[in-house]
Amino acid sequence: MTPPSTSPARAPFGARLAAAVKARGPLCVGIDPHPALLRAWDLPVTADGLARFTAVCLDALAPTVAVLKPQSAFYEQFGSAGIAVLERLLVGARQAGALVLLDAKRGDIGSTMQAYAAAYLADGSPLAADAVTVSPYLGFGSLQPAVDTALATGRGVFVLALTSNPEGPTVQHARAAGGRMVAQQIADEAAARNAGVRPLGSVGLVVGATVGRTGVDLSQVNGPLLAPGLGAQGATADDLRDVFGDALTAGPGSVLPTTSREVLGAGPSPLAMRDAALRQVDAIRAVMA
Ligand SMILES: O=c1ccn([C@@H]2O[C@H](COP(=O)(O)O)[C@@H](O)[C@H]2O)c(=O)[nH]1
Repeated sequence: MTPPSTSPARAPFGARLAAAVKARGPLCVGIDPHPALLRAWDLPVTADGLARFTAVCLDALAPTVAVLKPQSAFYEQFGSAGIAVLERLLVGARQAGALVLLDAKRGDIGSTMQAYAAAYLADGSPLAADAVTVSPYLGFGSLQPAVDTALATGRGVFVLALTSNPEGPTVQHARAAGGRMVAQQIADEAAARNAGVRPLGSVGLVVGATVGRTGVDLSQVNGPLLAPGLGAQGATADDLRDVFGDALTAGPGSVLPTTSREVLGAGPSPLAMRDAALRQVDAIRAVMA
């Protein structure tokens, strides 16, 4: 079998994200087809229901928002039929001009990471997205194959740093050898890979909108900071000020707030979903001004 190629067919992800946010606003909408949402939309909890849910999300959001973030788990739970729906989402979003960040949180030893990179970040792969979330729990260096493939193909990675869940600090606030917080080490590793890149590097971090003031210095990252936690997890646009400070005004794409249920819960009316997304964009723009 010929492995997917890694030719640099597009501009770097950081530049494409900055342009998308400038054109469409600073919001990523997560597509998380929870079974409860399928039921609320009067859809069956089957691969067919998943396909219909995804089609409505695409229709409502892909022409409007900068980035869509499908949560891989909700597609994987339907097996190959669910993965086929995810593949179609990737094609549909691209056609409508939205970037796709696949939330798969992959992380493994380097040799296996190479295969994940081929799956999610290489040209020609049916599951290739514009960027993918990755976990640094096996050491930041284990992610290098994903970073290399992303940079070679104009794609990006978002590395978990300060996650939005309440359990995150037990690991992420721990002090590593030398006294730096684990999350600070991750931020510094991302900064090293983004150094000097304009307008924005392609190695992003996940920093929850819920985390408050952690003392982690994000000022040198020079890559996009994905901020989950708005809406269902309790954070509001105002919370972004405490978490990100000056990074909020560092330029388009520097902070990318994301929300899923807050927008999806307005469905199944495409108009209502679009309005919910635009309300979020307005609220976020107000704190970034
Ligand atoms: O730290 C993290 C990293 C990822 N997520 C994911 O984002 C969405 C959040 O959904 P909401 O409905 O807006 O709560 C979900 O897919 C998570 O897996 C996160 O929440 N926190």
